Amino acid sequence: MSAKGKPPAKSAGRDVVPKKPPAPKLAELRERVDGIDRSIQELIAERARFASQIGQAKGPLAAAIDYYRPEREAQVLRRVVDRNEGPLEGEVLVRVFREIMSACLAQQEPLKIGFLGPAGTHSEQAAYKHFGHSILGLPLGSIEEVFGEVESGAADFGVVPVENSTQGTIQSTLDTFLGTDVKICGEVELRVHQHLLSRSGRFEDIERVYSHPQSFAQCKAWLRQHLPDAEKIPLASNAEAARRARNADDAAAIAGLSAASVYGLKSVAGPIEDRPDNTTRFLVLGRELFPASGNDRTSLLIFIKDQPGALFQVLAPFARHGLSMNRIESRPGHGGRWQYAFFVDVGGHIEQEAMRLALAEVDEFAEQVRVLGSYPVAIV
Ligand SMILES: O=C(O)C(=O)C[C@]1(C(=O)O)C=C[C@@H](O)C=C1
Repeated sequence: MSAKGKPPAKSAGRDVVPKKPPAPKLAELRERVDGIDRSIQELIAERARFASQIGQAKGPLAAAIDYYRPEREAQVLRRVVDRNEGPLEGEVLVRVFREIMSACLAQQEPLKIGFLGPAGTHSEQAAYKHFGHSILGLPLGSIEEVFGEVESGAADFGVVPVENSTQGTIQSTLDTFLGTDVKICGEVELRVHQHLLSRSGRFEDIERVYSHPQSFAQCKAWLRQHLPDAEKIPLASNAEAARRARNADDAAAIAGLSAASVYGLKSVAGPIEDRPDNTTRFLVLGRELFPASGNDRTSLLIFIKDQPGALFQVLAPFARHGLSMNRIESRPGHGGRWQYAFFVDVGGHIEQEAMRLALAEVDEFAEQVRVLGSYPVAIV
């Protein structure tokens, strides 16, 4: 660079060093934080008192489930995301507000939430993500049992996995809808990280690996590369796999880190899922539908007539009414050979005029249409 392009030389001296404000002392900063904490605590208490009053305003209701309003919770959380200007991530703030609402609701009575147990499964994590920790968690033995406990009223709501971004649909969840009246009243998306867990934490000891078939599938390439000769033993859940792995030094489990802490295992390797964006979508099961939240999805079960163009005719109304279809999945129906049931997800709520008109047209061409649910789109 020529001398001309250089910034003018400054004489070294005390006056050219920028003046910094004196660093506030640790104690002063902590005093500020203490003051903020006091204010936050007062506000949380005030919020809880108002939430109680809202509960009373709903009239004399029988149980916690009668106070629960998923559409209102979705609106509150969306506003938290919209207002956020950092430095914390929207997802973090949603977690905090979710817990506050969970505690406010539990002032009446905690909700009873069934999920695929035992403790430490991703389903349990999804249940806490959606309902917060002020719930009574009911770990159950199978997806069918979660449906059953919701249907019988033993659980207020249930949480079941329905699809994974790497592995696709969990068929048993869809099939269970065919024989039940249970409704969908929410969805949860969970980033799923898989770890190889064992009692000793020594990779060289591992001869057997336990896991749920879905988790094996999510880690297929990793297993092929690192443990091609180990025996792979499928089980009903990852947490069950972790429970078994704690009894032998030559066994490992593929599960989430929460299972490691529940069952006292060490992480040998992880995350080991083949795709870094590995996400599972869960459905929240209940017994009734709730009003629109403003950003909703409707899940339908459509049985079509066995005639040319039938599928086209039942799907065209959604496009005609400007509704976008996010997903379609066909499963053999229970009505006989070659009868198919279509699981269709459409953007919008059944309270919306466009959805009402579209569904009336679908009804004309379909053998049967069931609204499985109309519920808020997952927040974060
Ligand atoms: O707004 C309500 O209906 C409430 O009961 C309050 C509140 C909340 O804490 O904001 C609590 C529980 C409901 O599920 C929804 C919201």
